[in-house]
Amino acid sequence: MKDRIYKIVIKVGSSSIADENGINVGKMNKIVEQVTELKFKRKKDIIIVSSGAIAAGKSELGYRYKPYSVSEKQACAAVGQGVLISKYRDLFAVKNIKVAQILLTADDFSNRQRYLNAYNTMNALLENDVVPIVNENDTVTTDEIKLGDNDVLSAQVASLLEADLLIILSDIPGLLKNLGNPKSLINIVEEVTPELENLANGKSGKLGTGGMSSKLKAAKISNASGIPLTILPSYEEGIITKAVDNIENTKFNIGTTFLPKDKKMSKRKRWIQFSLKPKGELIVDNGAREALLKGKSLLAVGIVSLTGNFSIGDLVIVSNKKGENIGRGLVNYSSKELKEIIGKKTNEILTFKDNVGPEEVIHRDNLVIMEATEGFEPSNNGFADRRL
Ligand SMILES: Nc1ncnc2c1ncn2[C@@H]1O[C@H](COP(=O)(O)OP(=O)(O)O)[C@@H](O)[C@H]1O
Ligand SMILES: N[C@@H](CCC(=O)OP(=O)(O)O)C(=O)O
Repeated sequence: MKDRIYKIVIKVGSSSIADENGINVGKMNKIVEQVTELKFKRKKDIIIVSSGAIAAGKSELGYRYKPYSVSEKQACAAVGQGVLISKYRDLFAVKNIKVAQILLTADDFSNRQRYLNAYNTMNALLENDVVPIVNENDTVTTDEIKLGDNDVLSAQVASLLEADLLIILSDIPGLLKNLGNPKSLINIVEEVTPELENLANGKSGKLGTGGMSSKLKAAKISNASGIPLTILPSYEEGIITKAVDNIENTKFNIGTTFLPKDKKMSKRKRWIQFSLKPKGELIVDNGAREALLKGKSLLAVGIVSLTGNFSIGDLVIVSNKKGENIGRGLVNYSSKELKEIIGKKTNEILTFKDNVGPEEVIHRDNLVIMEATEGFEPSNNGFADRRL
């Protein structure tokens, strides 16, 4: 972990800035005050990932219940996002801070060019002393391109920008062993284990979306990216500034801090692992599995079968016959081409398509092996819904 913290991503959950009546300016102002202090007194770069569009739109449109259908949610988000950003703008303007609205979809992370564009734009905003305020572009997202939750989005943004700290503000003291007992708070987590995942009961609060389980998914991403993640109770006065001071002094006594791995994954491998949606699955034999674990590329000879419909450059999952997930990577062949060469030796493939086929089906630089990092989801033999 870095000694000094320069760049902080702060994720604000719906419950931290809104209530039944929409945006709660008092709650939002508490956050604005602390961000101002971090920026001016402690000289930090701050990026906010803020939820609250649906909660704001819901009250504007007079919904008495949590919107249910996708189109209801999208309508609320379309109305509410404007309200949300204008409230932030007004409160930050009083502090002489400019804000920018950034709306992202999963596509912006999976398309390498757009991913790098988002990186450049956000850096340019930081250089201009602007606070970017990011949210998912709910109005246009369908299941296909949905990131799903702002906890995961905040970890993606922190990873993209190589932040030094990710803070998730919520309506709980942190990760609790027993949800009803604030004294059961866990202060430090070194690794997100299945036992820990069992503590997340799957429910979210009245306004929230992802609950604790999506915060644990975010922890896996930030963990692999070498970034500490701290969950804090937004309702406590001055909690963000206090926590940042403490973390800089390696004190982890406020909220729950997930410590990062010493050895972080490379940016490209993080992009492969966390930003792309698998389009297929390759089943490999034991010899191939051994080779992959030793850091070699995947060759056609070790592939037993495949599923899915993918093109060159798409992400596929690599599993063994038992359905165990070995890793994931970018393929050099389409599924149609690959069907013709699986099980074949390299010299047989080189005659394929007039010698144009590359030797590797997945080059090791484009391959992330499960054993090399932790916190991967186990294979469930259905690649389509297996994504972080
Ligand atoms: N083990 C746990 N410890 C703390 N909170 C938990 C746990 N399991 C589930 N939760 C739920 O997670 C909720 C916070 O997530 P969420 O509702 O998505 O809020 P936010 O809008 O802040 O993201 C809490 O209100 C709580 O009900
Ligand atoms: N994009 C949605 C928020 C989705 C979300 O993750 O909400 P939350 O669990 O409150 O952080 C919105 O602005 O309402």
